[in-house]
Amino acid sequence: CQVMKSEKYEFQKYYYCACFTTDNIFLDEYKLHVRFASEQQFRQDFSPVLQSLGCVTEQQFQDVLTKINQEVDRRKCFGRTSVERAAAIRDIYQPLHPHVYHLQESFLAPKFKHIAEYCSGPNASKEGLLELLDEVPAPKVYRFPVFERQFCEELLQELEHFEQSAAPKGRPNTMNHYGILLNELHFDQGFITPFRERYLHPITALLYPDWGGHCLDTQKAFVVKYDMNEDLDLSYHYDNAEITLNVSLGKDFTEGNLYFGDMRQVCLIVHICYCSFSCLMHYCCPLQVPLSESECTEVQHKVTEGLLHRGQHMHGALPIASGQRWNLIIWMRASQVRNQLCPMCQRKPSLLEGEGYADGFTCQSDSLVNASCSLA
Ligand SMILES: O=C(O)CCC(=O)C(=O)O
Ligand SMILES: [Fe+2]
Repeated sequence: CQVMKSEKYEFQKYYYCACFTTDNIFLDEYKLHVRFASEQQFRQDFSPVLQSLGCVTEQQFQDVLTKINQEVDRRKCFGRTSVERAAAIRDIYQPLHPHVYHLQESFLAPKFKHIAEYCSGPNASKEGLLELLDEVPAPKVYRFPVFERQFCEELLQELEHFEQSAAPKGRPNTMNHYGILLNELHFDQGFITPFRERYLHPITALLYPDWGGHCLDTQKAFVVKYDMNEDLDLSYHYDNAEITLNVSLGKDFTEGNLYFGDMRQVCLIVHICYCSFSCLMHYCCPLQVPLSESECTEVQHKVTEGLLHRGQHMHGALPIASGQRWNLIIWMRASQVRNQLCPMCQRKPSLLEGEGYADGFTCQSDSLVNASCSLA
């Protein structure tokens, strides 16, 4: 192949799945994820469950529709507004600690470097790796030290400085109102991408070969923040990721552990379309069937440590009881896996062009064009 890896990334295009504007819309007040393709479909699928959660009057239902419309509009403009925010941040924001944007070995816990080195070595095996990791009560969830404490403190100082600045902020998702999208703050190129490629990929390749851990190629990285006067917890959910790394960065807080349930299961509800007398087409609508939170396993999470888990492993964060809790979340994506089945809608993805890594889908015909360009 004539193309160097770093050059290839420059012209690799990444995509969203069209379900980004219809699926997994989180209704805060009912703690419910919904799908909204049309009002008719939405009423049919979600009226009963919304009623059981206390949405009983037509006015309450209309308020829900207004919130959904706002969220859909936000998502439709997300690509453009995200690029605008990233450009404004580059123009107006002066970092407090410019060095934290460039990954250095000194940021990393010695044990983490040892684990990554072991996994990159010629004799690495899953069994050997498991002996180096802490045991966690939930299946296929792994814990290990990641950063040095001083780095966590400096990163948080940088993020607080950014939070207090006039620069625009993109929030990671509708469930967390105070997080920060790290790609907009230009953390990907110098930090998160090399961190994934050099350190995380050798580990995930051994631990999750069946879940794309051996072919991760992009990520979405962000921080989430919990405070007594802001968000306290995070509802039960799955991630838009093949594999997720969640690192506790601080500060001082009590409670706020993670909990894990089952792998996500999808129940296909069959509907019949009545658009005309002759149509009667069947179509399926996937709804998630979560294990109840009480059946979940709580997992302790200490500052500087990371938890690695499958994106489709359902989880949430318990409320903090005091202090402030910040976590670095890296949703790692494997285009080879998600191109087959979108992890959010569980359908063959319907591609929408995006900016940067978008949601990590790729298009096969692009690869053919790239290959012929590189040979020309
Ligand atoms: O707060 C946490 O530790 C969990 C965050 C999380 O699961 C997410 O953002 O996807
Ligand atoms: Fe998550």
